[in-house]
Amino acid sequence: MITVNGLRKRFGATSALDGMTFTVRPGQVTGFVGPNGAGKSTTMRVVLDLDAADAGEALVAGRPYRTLRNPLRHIGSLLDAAALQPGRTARNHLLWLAHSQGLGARRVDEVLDQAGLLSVARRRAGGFSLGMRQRLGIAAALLGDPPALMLDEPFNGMDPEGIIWMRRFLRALAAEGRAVLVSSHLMSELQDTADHVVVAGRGKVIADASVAELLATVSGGRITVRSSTADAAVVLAEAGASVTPAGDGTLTVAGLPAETVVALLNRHGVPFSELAAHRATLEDAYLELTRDSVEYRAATPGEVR
Ligand SMILES: Nc1ncnc2c1ncn2[C@@H]1O[C@H](COP(=O)(O)OP(=O)(O)OP(=O)(O)O)[C@@H](O)[C@H]1O
Repeated sequence: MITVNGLRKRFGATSALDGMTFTVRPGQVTGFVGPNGAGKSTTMRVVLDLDAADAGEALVAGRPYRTLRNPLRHIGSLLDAAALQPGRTARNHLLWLAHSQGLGARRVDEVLDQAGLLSVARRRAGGFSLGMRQRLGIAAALLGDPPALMLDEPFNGMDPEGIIWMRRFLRALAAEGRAVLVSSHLMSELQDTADHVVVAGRGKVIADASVAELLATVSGGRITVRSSTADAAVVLAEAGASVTPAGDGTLTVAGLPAETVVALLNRHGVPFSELAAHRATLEDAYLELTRDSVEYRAATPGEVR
């Protein structure tokens, strides 16, 4: 279990953390998302005692990281996949890390296998693609067989096949009972992967909920209607619904139950070819939650701000 409680951290005039508080529970993949500068990396660095917080505490298995005797056995982390000696082979990189923690070569070969790197184990890591470096970083994080894992943007630089592999791998690690924290810019990467999501904005948590809860909140009973005539929007709006054109002849309708929408359209003889409950994606949930927390946003042409 990883717990962060009331973390505050300033870098000069910048407030990087402003009361960051959440818990990463065993047996779950917890997604940690938020716009650039939300404080995700700083939080992870504080957990690993690489940065000191001005206030608050971060605990791994109930203890501050610096008090753990063999930290790799308690928490594995991947913060920067590029941080390795380019001249070392993948296996030697891991042997060096394992040695520093009193772990043997057998464990190194196990994690190389788990991360799908056995065939390139004797190649220099400097020649690895970013995706392969991510795998090597994961292998390193697993060396001590830790009950908690913390991975900063592990999907970065991965090709579609790598992303599928990573999703399955993270799910399997959680299924083994580990607490897995995974940061990402892209909520969509976490769909079908995370059980729980912590959304950060401006140094604090703005949502902390199960994926099912988040999706239910955002779906909010909306209905998608596809109709070839403009009458559908008129009829439904007159009945008190809020109607938003979603392009391609579809309307997003809120404020009326699906049965009423069907009855109204039938009564007015308005043809429709599709009517479905609107299924929000994690990306929708994320955009709605972070609308006010984005530090830098490009203006959309024609948008009035
Ligand atoms: N060493 C540092 N010196 C000065 N400012 C920093 C430092 N590290 C982080 N910051 C600032 O703290 C804020 C939080 O940064 P952080 O990297 O934790 O955010 P993040 O959510 O990980 O963002 P990203 O998704 O871009 O990686 C940002 O405004 C950043 O510029």
